[in-house]
Amino acid sequence: MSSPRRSVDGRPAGSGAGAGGGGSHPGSPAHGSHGGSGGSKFEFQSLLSNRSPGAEPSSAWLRASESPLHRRGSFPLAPAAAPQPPPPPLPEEDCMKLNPSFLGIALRSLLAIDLWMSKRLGVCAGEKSSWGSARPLMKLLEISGHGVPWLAGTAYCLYRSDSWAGREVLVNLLFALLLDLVLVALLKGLVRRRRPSHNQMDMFFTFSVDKYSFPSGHATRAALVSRFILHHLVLAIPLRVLIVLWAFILGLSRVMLGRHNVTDVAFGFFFGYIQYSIVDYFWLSPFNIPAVFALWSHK
Ligand SMILES: CC(C)=CCC/C(C)=C/COP(=O)(O)O
Repeated sequence: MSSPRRSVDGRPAGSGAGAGGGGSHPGSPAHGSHGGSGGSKFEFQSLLSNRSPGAEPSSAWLRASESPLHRRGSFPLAPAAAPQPPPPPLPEEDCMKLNPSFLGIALRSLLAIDLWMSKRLGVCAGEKSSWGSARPLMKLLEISGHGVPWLAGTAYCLYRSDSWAGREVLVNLLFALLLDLVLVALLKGLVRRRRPSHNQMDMFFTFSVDKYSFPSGHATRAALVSRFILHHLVLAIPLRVLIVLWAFILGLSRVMLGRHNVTDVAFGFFFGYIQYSIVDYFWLSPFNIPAVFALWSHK
């Protein structure tokens, strides 16, 4: 997905002297290329330039470290070599970089579980998948949470609305849907997480950022719209339950279709939920944006 990180000396970060690579430890020449320890870096380069052609850098270092120059006092026939002072201890934050942190391990494990679960749950990813016959139903669900029907439906209802209260709610729903489109596109463009490899990109009406999967736009919309409806429409309990179920099944269907990993959908739900709070905070009304509502005053 991303190009390998490189250490200061231009080699991949995981190899040899790079961060987290085997054998590197504070105070070693390899470690010296981090953290501005100029003396250590010089030592590393001189070791490389002294080694015989074809020799491994690590073996060069081992031999050099066992050389008389490094075993001070053990080789009396080398008086010209002045004793080297030990390299100064590295700052603690540099040492931390080389040790895989608990957070790093936890994140990598979460991602591994995420990929494994998403692959296993992607049972409708293709016609020949184990639940391939349910794919048309999943695609119907996909359309129920797509941006186009929601935007078009809201705009149409707004156009037909004949009450001020209704218009106020619909203007805000339209604002919420547009805000969601923009924020999701920004996040997708920023994170650039590829969709799962088993996904077939046969989705109806997409933007270019929709080749990325984090976060799921359907999940953000499902959470946003259902929270919006539950707050602003007076509905019987069974209908309220149905709306929550729709949002949940829509999210699940994204993973089953192979469109998303589980974390894309989980974060999508969270992000959609937060988006509603933003919309509620900036609630548009004839009092704070009279210009928008004046559009209907001629009716
Ligand atoms: C064209 C419009 C108005 C919206 C695009 C809707 C869309 C295709 C979102 C992608 O959703 P996922 O991120 O869940 O796949």
